[in-house]
Amino acid sequence: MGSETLPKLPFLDFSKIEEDLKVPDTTYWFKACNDVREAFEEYGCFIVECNITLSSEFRSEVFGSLKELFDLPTETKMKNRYDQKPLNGYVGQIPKLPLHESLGINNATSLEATQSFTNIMWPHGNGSFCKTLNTYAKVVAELDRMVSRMVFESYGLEKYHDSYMESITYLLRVLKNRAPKEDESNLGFVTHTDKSFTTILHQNQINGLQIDTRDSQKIDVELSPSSFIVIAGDALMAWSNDRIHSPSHRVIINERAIDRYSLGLFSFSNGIVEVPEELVDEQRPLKYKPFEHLGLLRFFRTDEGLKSKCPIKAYSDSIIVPDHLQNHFHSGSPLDSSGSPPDSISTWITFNQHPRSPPESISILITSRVNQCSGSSPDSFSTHITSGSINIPDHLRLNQHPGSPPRSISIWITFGVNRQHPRSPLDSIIVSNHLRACHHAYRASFANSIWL
Ligand SMILES: O=C(O)CCC(=O)C(=O)O
Ligand SMILES: [Fe+2]
Repeated sequence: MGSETLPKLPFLDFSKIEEDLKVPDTTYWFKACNDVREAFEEYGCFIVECNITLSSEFRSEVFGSLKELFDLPTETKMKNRYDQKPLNGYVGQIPKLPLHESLGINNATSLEATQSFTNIMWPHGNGSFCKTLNTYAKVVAELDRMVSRMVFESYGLEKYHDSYMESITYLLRVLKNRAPKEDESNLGFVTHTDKSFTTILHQNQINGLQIDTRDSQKIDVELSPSSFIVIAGDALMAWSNDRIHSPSHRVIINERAIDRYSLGLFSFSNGIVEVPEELVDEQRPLKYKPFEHLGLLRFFRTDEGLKSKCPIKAYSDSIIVPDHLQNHFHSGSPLDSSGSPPDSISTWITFNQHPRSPPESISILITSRVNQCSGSSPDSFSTHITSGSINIPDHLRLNQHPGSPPRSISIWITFGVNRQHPRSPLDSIIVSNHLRACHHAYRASFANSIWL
């Protein structure tokens, strides 16, 4: 019987690059850009060795801090929550996943944010934990900045990299998989794809991560103490218009004596993710409508999101723009009698109030693919987004009218048309209820009313 050899994950060595980071125009840099792109397109990940200073003393401090954190009482760890950002806080005590626990430090590259996480865990303070984790996040974020720059450059899209970086916030998730007991299952973390742009993982000496190849073979990841694995998330796959693969992965713990600790630095955009026009052509038509990155997390928590095989596709496909609005843009703006396009467009949005949590306010975000218009620059992007928050009047809120409660609310919204780009297609109107991020899917589907 011929035994087929398993494919190996790409291994990239960036140690020669670091000194050149500020002037990344060496031959070595170009080769590395190409290697990163090839690895992301073929495997959706790669192992990287680099010079970033994770001395063995610093690694011991990091993993010592993690042990200290996970040794806290469960009630304390459960205080780790970010109500407006689903999937960012404590995960654990799941009967089907008894080995797993994790916590998240949102915006971990900021000292203040790491400090406020630390203060929740240790009300009397824990300066060394805060400093160690914040330093770790900043160091690894530098690696992420370099990787994302390589991706943008390899597609010839470096002009968009600065604005991309401005939109990024890092979530540092710290994970523990305790060693399984004799009779326990060894599943550490279920199969999933990441919802981030990129994820950079590091671990103590215990392996366990398994990555699926495009043809569903499983590769066991072995990391040396100084290496990381960089994984492409769903948002990067969407941004690349499906060139880059976002691989499924899971954690299986075979080590029965030592607990496994790992850290994942996840990059998330604070705004809208959209495919650059340069990555769309006749052979590869647009596969994803622009979407709100945070909205993807909220969608993922809905029944529809949980059931769907590819949540990112389902989420992007569910963004519907009403035809009568679309026409204003696609076929060229209708001109008024003076020959200039209209300054504003209005429409009704109708939504149902969730019976248990009627919203106090909703926010509305209107996006238009300005990057697809000739002459537009990435900087002009934000000027084409109209957003606003609307308070729901008390007398219309569901629980204010126990007698005959209005179940749905309609709002007449008016938004401006940018005169410089009157023909840019309108992509989406995203209606969301940021205060109650966990309840429902919030895309505005104008064919039906939506639930908030
Ligand atoms: O612990 C690991 O190595 C992987 C964790 C992971 O995949 C995740 O948190 O998304
Ligand atoms: Fe993951």
